[in-house]
Amino acid sequence: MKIRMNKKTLITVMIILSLSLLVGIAYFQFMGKDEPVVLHYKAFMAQVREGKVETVYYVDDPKLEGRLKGGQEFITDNPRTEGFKETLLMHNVKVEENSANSIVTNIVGLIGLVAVFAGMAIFMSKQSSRQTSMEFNKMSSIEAAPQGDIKVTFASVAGNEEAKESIMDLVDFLQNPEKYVKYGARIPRGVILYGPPGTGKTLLAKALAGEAGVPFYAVSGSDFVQIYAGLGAGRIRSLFKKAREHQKCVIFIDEIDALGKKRDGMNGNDENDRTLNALLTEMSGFHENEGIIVMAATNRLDTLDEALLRPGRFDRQIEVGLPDVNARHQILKLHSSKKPLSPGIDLGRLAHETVYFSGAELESLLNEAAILAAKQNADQIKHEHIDRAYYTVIAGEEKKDRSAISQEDRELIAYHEAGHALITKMVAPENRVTKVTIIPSTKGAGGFSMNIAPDKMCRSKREMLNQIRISLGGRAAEEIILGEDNITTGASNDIEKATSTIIAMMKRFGMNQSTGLLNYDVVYNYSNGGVDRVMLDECKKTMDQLYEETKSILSKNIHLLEKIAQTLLERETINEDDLDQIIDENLANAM
Ligand SMILES: Nc1ncnc2c1ncn2[C@@H]1O[C@H](COP(=O)(O)OP(=O)(O)OP(=O)(O)O)[C@@H](O)[C@H]1O
Ligand SMILES: [Zn+2]
Repeated sequence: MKIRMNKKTLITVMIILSLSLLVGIAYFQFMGKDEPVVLHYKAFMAQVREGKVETVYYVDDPKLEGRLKGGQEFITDNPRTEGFKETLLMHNVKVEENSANSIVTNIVGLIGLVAVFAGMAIFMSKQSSRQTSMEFNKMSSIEAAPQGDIKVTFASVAGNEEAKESIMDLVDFLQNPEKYVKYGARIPRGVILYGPPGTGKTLLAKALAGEAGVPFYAVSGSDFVQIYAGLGAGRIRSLFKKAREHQKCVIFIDEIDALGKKRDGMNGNDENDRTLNALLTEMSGFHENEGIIVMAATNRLDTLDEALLRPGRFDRQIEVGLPDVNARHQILKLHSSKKPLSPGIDLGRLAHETVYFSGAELESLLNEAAILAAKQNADQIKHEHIDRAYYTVIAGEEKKDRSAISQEDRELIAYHEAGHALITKMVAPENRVTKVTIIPSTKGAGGFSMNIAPDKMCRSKREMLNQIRISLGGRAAEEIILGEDNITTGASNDIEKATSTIIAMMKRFGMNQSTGLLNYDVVYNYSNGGVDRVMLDECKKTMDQLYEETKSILSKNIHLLEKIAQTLLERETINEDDLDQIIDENLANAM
């Protein structure tokens, strides 16, 4: 029998055949293997250590892809640390640098898909083609739908008092922008929350929307990092367009560093720049009284492009630090309120035992404990569950030095910070010491003592000398308590600050008799050096003298130094009132 086909049917059959082929290829590209699983970085590192990771496609993107030994593909966060590749290699992981797999095959797959879609659009009837194009649109603009009705309020955030206070102001801005406009005040547009992971930055942003009763749009900087040119900028524009439809709202951009990394020319990425520029343009395009606040979060403020931090952009920066013992207690209380805890569990004590835990880790501690209790069908969450959960949380941690901070180091830091604080109170009572803490700051210092000099146009010589004494207070306390041989590197920043002050006093301000009323930058310009030695000797002499004075002040008040340090070890953070109280009580006792 002869099959008769006319031209039209032939073309149709050909098209169907080639389409099925393309669909087939696309199918194997995307579905043939399992969907990649998203591994959290901690879980990923655990797999590496256990030798379960076969290959990692090493790229300079925020996300990394790879394959486990069983063939399962995964995606994880790229730490972009220096020794990362070596760590992988040491654990017998195959590291492929060009990521031929991920990018090229994705492009091939994508072209295939686009061809399929295009073919289908031509081929198929009108209504089905409309549907495909809808799918297509969805693919290219995955932006945040507003999360209406945010239930998170400040009551859901424990600790973080300072951050909460700053954000409280913003609630009023959002609720009554007219009020501020009436006074000609510029409403803040952008706020950056910065601090270690898991300290509640997302939570605080949600609380702002929740308290103000406005919609909350959340996106992540890493969502914008992609290979399709121009899409990132487009997404930003449509995000803001949508946001503007509401009179007031909060836009939250997590991991802003993925977009707004410092541009150093070397590893500039046009696509990122375009997205970042779109963001900056949108932000400067707000009207004064538009009640839109853009909040962004980052773990590292210092890696951000300065363009982001200029006035009118993200000009408010709020630190969200690790919780101190009090805050930890509150966070534990909050997250255990709906869990059947055995009455034998003392959360106050647990707070003491969880130094350097973030809020997220505390939450996970209680959650792990609850899971263990449930597995055993125990009637309550008991000590042994918490104990075991404690090790799960700690062991799951990357080895940060934090859990390794010894009691010895804590004591050292406590005396060092107590030294700064006490000297401030003794020599410059007009300064405010708002906070003294032995919790490490995000900038890598062991602890810090916040010391704010009154705001003045000009500084006197006495004030500058006092500032140097305050800087030297940390090292002086170390030497008095531990002896000269046990002083540490912890004072390096302090010494740097003291040195630049003293040099400025001589070089620019004419505040030293021997070096006189000369500006030494000008002198050096004319004389090609030659006076260095005099300057150096004079600096050293003054510094030595100030250091001796500082030590003598601390030695005379050593009982106060002890008391402040002990209180710090106990409470980790003290504020000005606590400090004043300690000093008043002990001075009274001494009399
Ligand atoms: N101060 C806190 N009070 C109560 N819960 C907290 C606090 N900090 C963190 N948590 C808990 O940890 C979880 C994670 O916090 P969140 O996502 O806000 O941290 P983050 O700072 O945004 O972290 P990342 O930098 O990793 O994005 C919260 O959902 C909450 O359960
Ligand atoms: Zn110091």
